[in-house]
Amino acid sequence: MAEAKKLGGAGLRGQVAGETALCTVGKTGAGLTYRGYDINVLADNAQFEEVAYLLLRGKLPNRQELDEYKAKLKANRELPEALRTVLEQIPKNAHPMDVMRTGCSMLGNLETEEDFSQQDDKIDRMLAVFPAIITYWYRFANEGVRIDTANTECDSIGGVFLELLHGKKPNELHEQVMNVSLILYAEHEFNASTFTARVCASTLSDIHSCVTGAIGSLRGPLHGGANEMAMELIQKFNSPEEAEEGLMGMLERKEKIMGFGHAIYSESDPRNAIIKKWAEKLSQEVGDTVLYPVSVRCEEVMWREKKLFCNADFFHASAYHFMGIPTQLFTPIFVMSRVSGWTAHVKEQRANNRIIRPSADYTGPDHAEWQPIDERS
Ligand SMILES: CC(=O)SCCNC(=O)CCNC(=O)[C@H](O)C(C)(C)COP(=O)(O)OP(=O)(O)OC[C@H]1O[C@@H](n2cnc3c(N)ncnc32)[C@H](O)[C@@H]1OP(=O)(O)O
Ligand SMILES: O=C([O-])CC(=O)C(=O)O
Repeated sequence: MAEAKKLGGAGLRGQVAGETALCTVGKTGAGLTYRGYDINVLADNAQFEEVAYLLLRGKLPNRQELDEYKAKLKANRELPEALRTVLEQIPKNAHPMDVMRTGCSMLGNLETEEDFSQQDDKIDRMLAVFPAIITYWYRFANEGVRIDTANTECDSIGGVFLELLHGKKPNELHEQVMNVSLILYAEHEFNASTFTARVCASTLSDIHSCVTGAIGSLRGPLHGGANEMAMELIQKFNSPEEAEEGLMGMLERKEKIMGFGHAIYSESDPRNAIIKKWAEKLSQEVGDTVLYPVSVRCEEVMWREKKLFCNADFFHASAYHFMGIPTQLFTPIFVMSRVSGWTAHVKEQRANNRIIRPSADYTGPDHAEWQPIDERS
């Protein structure tokens, strides 16, 4: 069994910043659980909506509860007209994560959380409408079409996303991979974006502010943005041999390789084996002979040279690509999923709140002498 990583140093690493009953990460160096359920069990058996319910309501739904929950999400998928108008103003070359941030923030203006008794309804609305926000903007900006986000053949959040994006119902394999992907990304303890949401919640702010802030934190390449960067990397190589040579050069130049390493896990990210298996299936489906073998070689080289392993993001890149998803939409999919974890943490923070306000070690001058403006150099 892998040992838990020894944590310390900058970035608050290893410091306990609060309590949670939602998730354990890397307890044995590699494991991941949501409310006690192993990620492998959830990825093999659950629907994403079931996992969201588990995180947000504290227990797995029975059949009737799940049916009702999915019906509620379906009924919440229509975009308000004012939000559609805003999305239509956002330029085609905007980053889709900025679209998500604006979309979430605008929703907060139109459907403001007036008090915390409304939190579950506001959260379910965001879960339901995020795939609609990103695909509405994307299709309008790129194709000039105004899509109907309320009526789809699919009833799963992952399937709806693909259906709205491509204008047709996805095949079973694609809907299943999206389902697994959303489960894998749903929750991860006190990662940077979730911590952002909790800090915001601790001021007793509204739910849309918490999620808007979290989207901003997730956007960065050291966090959710890594899946896009991983795609850019693997697309540069035409063969595993080229990938090996390219990576060796990058390592020599001490460049960061996105999609590798983790702040908490020491030997592996348990989400990687799961998404890697699905990426391989998809590569067979599309007859790929380059991207998947290139990705596998990158994994081998990074482990051999640096003992760095793929995190959740690396094989997500090829998996999403094989399903025809444009690279810039990769991180918004992460948002569509992680909104469940973020908001479960907001609820947890609100239920037992004290404002999060750490201290800093001061490194500036002891005393500074005031100089009138005209005497300054
Ligand atoms: C879903 C997610 O958000 S998962 C994370 C996604 N992010 C990425 O994939 C970005 C690439 N990875 C990284 O930048 C880092 O591994 C992080 C941000 C994930 C974790 O950062 P840290 O906790 O600081 O990493 P850690 O302490 O394990 O780093 C140890 C050493 O390995 C190096 N290292 C870590 N990851 C990488 C990498 N991907 N490529 C090259 N070197 C790396 C670090 O630079 C550090 O070297 P140093 O001691 O000489 O400075
Ligand atoms: O936990 C982290 O630091 C980053 C991560 O993997 C996630 O948020 O899924």
